[in-house]
Amino acid sequence: MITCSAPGKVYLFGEHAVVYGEPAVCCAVDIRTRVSVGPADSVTISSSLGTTGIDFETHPYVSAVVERFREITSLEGVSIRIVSEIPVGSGLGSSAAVTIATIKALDTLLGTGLELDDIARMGHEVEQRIQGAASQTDTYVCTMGGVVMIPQRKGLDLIDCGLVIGNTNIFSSTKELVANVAELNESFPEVIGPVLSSIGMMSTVGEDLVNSKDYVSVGKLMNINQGLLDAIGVGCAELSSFTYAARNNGAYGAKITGAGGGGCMVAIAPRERVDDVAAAIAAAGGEVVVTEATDIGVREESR
Ligand SMILES: Nc1ncnc2c1ncn2[C@@H]1O[C@H](COP(=O)(O)OP(=O)(O)O)[C@@H](O)[C@H]1O
Ligand SMILES: C[C@@](O)(CCOP(=O)(O)O)CC(=O)O
Ligand SMILES: [Mg+2]
Repeated sequence: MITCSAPGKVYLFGEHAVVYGEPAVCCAVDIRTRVSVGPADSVTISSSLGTTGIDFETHPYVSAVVERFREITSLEGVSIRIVSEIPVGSGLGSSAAVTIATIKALDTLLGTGLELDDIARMGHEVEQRIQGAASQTDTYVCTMGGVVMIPQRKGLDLIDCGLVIGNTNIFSSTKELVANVAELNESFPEVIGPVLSSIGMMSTVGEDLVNSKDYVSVGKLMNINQGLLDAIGVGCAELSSFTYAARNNGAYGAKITGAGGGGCMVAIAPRERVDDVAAAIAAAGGEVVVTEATDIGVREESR
């Protein structure tokens, strides 16, 4: 049995706009998905979602990874077991983490010798196939770890303050939210185009602020980014309520992370205010995860 793991992520800036080629800044976080693989006669995929064979309804990402390996190896059967700390369909990159950890686990089992860049590329192809339109952000960050600016693939300084996540526990499908933004953009290109460019500008302006650890200014930009995410229709009442609760209780800034429409928001906060921010989000009805940035990307855990 070989076990590999990959981290989840939060966006400091730029989700959705990054699908249109705008820059984004994304940060790997210390909650992980673990995938164990071993030889078997047929394909079995087991997770909290159920136990299946190749099945594009229940396990689309993992099924697509297996099909991809069948193109480059003589893979017939394999047993795949997924255990994840990352809530599914929540904006924390569960799809990227399960995809990348599965690729690394199969690469290790089958001895295909993929480099990290190959793993990230294959992961992106899988996300594009399943999600429709997908940026390289989640799969790249979760492969490499750390804080990364996309599309430059430039590593920024690790975030050195508290990260508090508030989960609405409202399931949201990234594929659907990305399609909704595309529809809005088709209806009102003159209005939505500039909003997407402004979201991209957050990363351009924010890059130096992240590297100089000016989290007061990073937080202000995150708040502006949140307003623009609301403008493109990916907010919801719960996400707004949690972001205001965080900001009113000591956070530098707070916004949706990932696709939105439900899922999670993220606040950055001084470490001494993390408990206050967490309590405020919980009082507003959120499920809280306190975490940290991590520079540990995909890795083998045991064999
Ligand atoms: N632990 C897991 N086990 C199996 N499949 C998973 C797991 N986590 C995520 N997935 C897959 O990823 C999908 C959610 O991806 P997506 O809509 O992009 O949301 P997220 O924001 O969490 O990445 C799930 O429907 C499932 O297909
Ligand atoms: C909305 C988007 O920018 C991020 C989606 O992240 P998540 O799947 O919600 O964790 C889509 C993408 O970049 O592919
Ligand atoms: Mg996803």
